[in-house]
Amino acid sequence: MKILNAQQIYEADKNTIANQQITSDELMERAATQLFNWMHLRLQGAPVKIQLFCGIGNNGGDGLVLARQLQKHGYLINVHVVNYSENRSHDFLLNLDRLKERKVWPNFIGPKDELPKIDKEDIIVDAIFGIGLNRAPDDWVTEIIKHLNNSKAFVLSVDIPSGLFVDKAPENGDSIVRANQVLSFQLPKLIFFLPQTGIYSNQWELLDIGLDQVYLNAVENEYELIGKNEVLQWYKPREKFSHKGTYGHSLIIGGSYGKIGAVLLASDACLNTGSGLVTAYIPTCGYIPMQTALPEAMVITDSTEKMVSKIQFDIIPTVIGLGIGIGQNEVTVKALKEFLSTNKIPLVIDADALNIISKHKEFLKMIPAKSVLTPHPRELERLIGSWKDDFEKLEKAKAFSIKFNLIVVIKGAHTITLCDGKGYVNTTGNPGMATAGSGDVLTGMITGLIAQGYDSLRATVFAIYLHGRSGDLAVEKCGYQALTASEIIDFIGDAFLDLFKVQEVSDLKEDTE
Ligand SMILES: NC(=O)C1=CN([C@@H]2O[C@H](COP(=O)(O)OP(=O)(O)OC[C@H]3O[C@@H](n4cnc5c(N)ncnc54)[C@H](O)[C@@H]3O)[C@@H](O)[C@H]2O)[C@@H](O)CC1
Ligand SMILES: [K+]
Repeated sequence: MKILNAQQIYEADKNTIANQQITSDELMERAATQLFNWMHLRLQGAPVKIQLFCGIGNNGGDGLVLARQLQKHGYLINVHVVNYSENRSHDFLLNLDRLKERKVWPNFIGPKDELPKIDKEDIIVDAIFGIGLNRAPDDWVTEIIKHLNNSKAFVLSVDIPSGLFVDKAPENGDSIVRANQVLSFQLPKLIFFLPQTGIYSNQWELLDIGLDQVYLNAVENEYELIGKNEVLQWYKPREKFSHKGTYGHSLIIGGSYGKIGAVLLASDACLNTGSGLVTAYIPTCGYIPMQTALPEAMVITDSTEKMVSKIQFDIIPTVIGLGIGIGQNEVTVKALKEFLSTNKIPLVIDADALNIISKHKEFLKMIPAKSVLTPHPRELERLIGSWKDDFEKLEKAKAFSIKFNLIVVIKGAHTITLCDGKGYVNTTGNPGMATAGSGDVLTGMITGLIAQGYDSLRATVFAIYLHGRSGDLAVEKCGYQALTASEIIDFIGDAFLDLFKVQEVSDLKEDTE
């Protein structure tokens, strides 16, 4: 699903109005009717007090239409207009009149006015600012937002939590509404998925408002949200007349004394993801544990007991997963340099191999095009330098990925894959997966998909999806705390099967409840 920037969302609006021959207030009515339906389905006419805080732009206009519809259905409402500008939008004014026609008189709040009383049982509708925010809210508006946040009432934000910009980082956390629920119009917003801004939307949901499909299909998006529909179309079925050679040979190079388990996890994950053959290249000390714990994998040992000292093998792998548990010993650095200077096989680079590369930036030019780098935040910082906010992080990582023609994975709650200037935002996974070895599993999975002939971008995005989904399925059985990397591997098969699971009627019902 496409994630658009603010300018593109306004374009989508314009195209919808032109092509469907409707007025902008009809589109607003349509949007607010979806808000109303969502609330009405859940509240069923309950006598709870709904306090609507509306700005003076179209986000506020949505709030006013919602207020009118709620009032029509007998809900108890208090409408407040946060009167932060004289430049009221046309559709705001139109709907203010419509509300007054129904004898609803909003309470206008200006800089010196007292803040309305909010009980914790009330429901707050936050329609102060939407995607039109272009500078930080004034201090007195910030005070209102703080008042909403301190109220302990349930906060439902219209489109986005007020105070967030759509395309840049906020300056002051105090001036942002903390939403329990965001109801956003049709298109997901990048801010829902970034750590600094995602925290303001506890839950978000999209409401279809029938935006012009021709425009949406044609528009070039910088970010894409990845769910089941996106990855399913890439799935390569197993052929009847195939053999293990058809599905590639993965080589996992890594390990050092005390860190053989990392290679074991990556190799196991690689096999479970469907790689035809998997060979592990490890220091001698890992030979027996590897062979014992994972009989399906083949093992090549380095000449050194406790670390990788020379990367030499006589097989021709399809792809190499490199760096897991490898350490940063001088001999290993030298081995890595020698290996990279001649290697032409695509790589998936993780962990200490990334740290070594950060210290020896000249290695970067030796990495084959479209190889995959999977840094966690600290490793990423070593590679690209520090950043002042999430948006700068994305820009820097993107520039880095373009410069070296590599795929860069920014790991996090919503892992983002960057390739050729575009970002792919993952939707699966859970906090239980922040556990030792989880990253090793991911590296093994990406390697396993490349081995089977997926191009490296699809392999990466697909593996990240499956990795998160495996974690989500595993957590249903063991809970967040007990989730281990091995458990994630155990559920890779279920994550594949889940791709083809048709949602049952009972599940669908749950979704709408
Ligand atoms: N794009 C869509 O799909 C639709 C959008 N609609 C609504 O329209 C919203 C966007 O409306 P607007 O563009 O009117 O903008 P907003 O309502 O988000 O903001 C209000 C206006 O205040 C001004 N402003 C910005 N920052 C300010 C600040 N710090 N202090 C004082 N004034 C400030 C700006 O001129 C801005 O246009 C969306 O978020 C959504 O809620 C819906 O009505 C219909 C469909
Ligand atoms: K809002």
